[in-house]
Amino acid sequence: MSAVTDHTTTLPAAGPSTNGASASDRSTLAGLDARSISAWFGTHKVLDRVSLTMHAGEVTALIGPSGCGKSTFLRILNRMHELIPSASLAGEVLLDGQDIYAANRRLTDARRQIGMVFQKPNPFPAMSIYDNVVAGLKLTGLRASRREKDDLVESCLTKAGLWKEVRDRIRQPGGALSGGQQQRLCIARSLAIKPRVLLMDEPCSALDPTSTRRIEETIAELVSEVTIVIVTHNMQQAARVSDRCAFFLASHSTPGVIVEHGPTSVMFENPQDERTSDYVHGRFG
Ligand SMILES: Nc1ncnc2c1ncn2[C@@H]1O[C@H](COP(=O)(O)OP(=O)(O)OP(=O)(O)O)[C@@H](O)[C@H]1O
Repeated sequence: MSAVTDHTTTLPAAGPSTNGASASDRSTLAGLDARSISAWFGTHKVLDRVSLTMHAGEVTALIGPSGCGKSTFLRILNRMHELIPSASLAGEVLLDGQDIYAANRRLTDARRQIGMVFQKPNPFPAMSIYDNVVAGLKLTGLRASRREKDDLVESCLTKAGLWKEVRDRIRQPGGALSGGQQQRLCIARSLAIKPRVLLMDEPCSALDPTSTRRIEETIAELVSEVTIVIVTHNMQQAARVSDRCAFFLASHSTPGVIVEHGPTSVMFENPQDERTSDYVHGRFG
C-alpha cells in the first residue's frame, strides 16, 4: 500500500492489529447506563421505564420474544430511534456518566462513540473493501493520512477477523464478499471510528452456522476494547457470547419491560422469574 502522507489528522491512534487490548484501548472502555427509558411510536407505547446498566468491557445480550422492544431499546442507545418521524422517548442514556441526550450533546457525538451493526450486512456494495472500512471517517468528520488509513484498514479488518481472507483483494468491491465476510466488513467499518460501545442487532440472523461462529469469536476478541450490546433470538448464542443478559417482555396491552437481568450463568441456570426460565429454555417465544 502507498505510504504517501497527506497532512494533519484528528484520527485517534490505531489500536493493535493483533488481538488483546493495549493500555490505551482499556482506558477508553466505557459503560452505558439506560435510566427509565420509555418509548413511543405515535401514541403506541412500546417500552415502559426500562433501566439497565451495560458494564464496560462486557457483552450484554438483550433477549426476549419478537416485538418486546429490544431493537427499539438498542436504537435509543445511539440516538437512532429519533430518526423515525413518529418516534419519541423519555429517560436518560449515560455513556461514561454523560447523558447522550443532554441538550449540549451533539447527535454525531453519540453516533461516533456508539456504533451499530445491523441484522443484514450492509456494506457499500460497489465500494472497495478498503474504502468500506474508512467510509465512516469522512461521515464523522475525522481526517487521516494515507498511511494512517492503511494502518487503520489492516488493524480493523484484523480485529474483525477478516484481514487474512481479504488482504490480497483489498481493492475489490465489498459486495463480492460472502454474507459472513460482509458482516465482518461491517464490524471493521464500525471499529474504524473507534467506538466505545458497539451495538449489534441480531448480527448473525442472516448467516450460516460457520459464519455465525466466526462472528461470535470476533465478539469475544473485541470485548476487551469495546463494550458490546447484542440483540439475539438465539439462546445458545446469548449463553456463549454474553457476560450478562436482560430479558424483555411485552404483551399486546402492556409495553416492553425488563423482567429480569443479571449474569448470563444465573439467567440460564438459576433465573428468579419463571417467565425467564420458560423463555431461555424455549418453552415460549
Ligand atoms: N418504525 C416503527 N413504527 C411503528 N411501530 C414500530 C416501529 N418499529 C417497531 N415498532 C413497534 O414497536 C414494538 C417493538 O418493536 P421492536 O422491533 O423494538 O421489537 P423487538 O423485540 O426488537 O422485535 P424483533 O425481535 O421481532 O426484532 C413492536 O410493537 C413494533 O411493532
